[in-house]
Amino acid sequence: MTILQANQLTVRFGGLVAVDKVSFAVQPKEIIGLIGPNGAGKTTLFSMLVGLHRPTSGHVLFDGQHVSGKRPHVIARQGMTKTFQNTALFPEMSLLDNVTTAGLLRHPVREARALALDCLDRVGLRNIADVDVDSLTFPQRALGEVARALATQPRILLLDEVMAALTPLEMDTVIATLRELRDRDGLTLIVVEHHMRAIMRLSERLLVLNFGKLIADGTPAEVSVNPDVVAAYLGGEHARHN
Ligand SMILES: Nc1ncnc2c1ncn2[C@@H]1O[C@H](COP(=O)(O)OP(=O)(O)OP(=O)(O)O)[C@@H](O)[C@H]1O
Repeated sequence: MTILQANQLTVRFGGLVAVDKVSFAVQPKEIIGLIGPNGAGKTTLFSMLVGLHRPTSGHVLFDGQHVSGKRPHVIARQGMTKTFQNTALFPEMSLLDNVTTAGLLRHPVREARALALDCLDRVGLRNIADVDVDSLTFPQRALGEVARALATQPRILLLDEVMAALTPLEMDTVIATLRELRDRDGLTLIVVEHHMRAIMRLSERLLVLNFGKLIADGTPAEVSVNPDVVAAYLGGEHARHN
């Protein structure tokens, strides 16, 4: 059964169509990469899925229910959460306190704390639960961000560039953890990431946006030879060099 369905989603900011009639369906336990050049509409699409933006037109079905127009905490309680583009953990709080705050979405403090410890365990950070976020390494912050999102107990997790600051080796650790969350816990993942190596390793399917439009939907092997995708990325390179 389809867990998430986007139908003809469109977002306009004044005269700019940031997301343009985008439709796709997601099956449970898929790992999907959402890619596209800068400004293609990836973050706007994510924000719309989790209720931070209302679509100008089109709609989103989560578990067969309409969620477009619902508030983010309502959609999060239904089971879909997004991380934020720049690691946004509270720096002067411990990792455990950060993750506990997300657990408060569904639970009182004591249960939220126990849940937070479990989420930290699932990403391999339980042994540093009491460390302040200030003192964490970049990969620990990335996994802390994942743990905080897990504390809302999602069935679909949208990850917005959590690996941005990582080396290839560090990315491999995060990728292994994300795969485990899918394999062991049945989580469905949609991932925005600029590092092609990471996205190709992690994703089983890629959605490609360009100027707000969905220009490809297929396996990484299919998408990497799709002429529209190649042209979109070469166009981006061209723009950057000129
Ligand atoms: N709140 C807003 N108001 C007006 N325009 C916006 C707003 N948010 C995004 N945009 C514009 O919408 C387009 C899509 O932006 P978006 O951030 O979704 O792209 P992106 O693919 O996530 O880009 P990047 O890879 O650089 O993060 C861009 O042209 C951007 O300038």
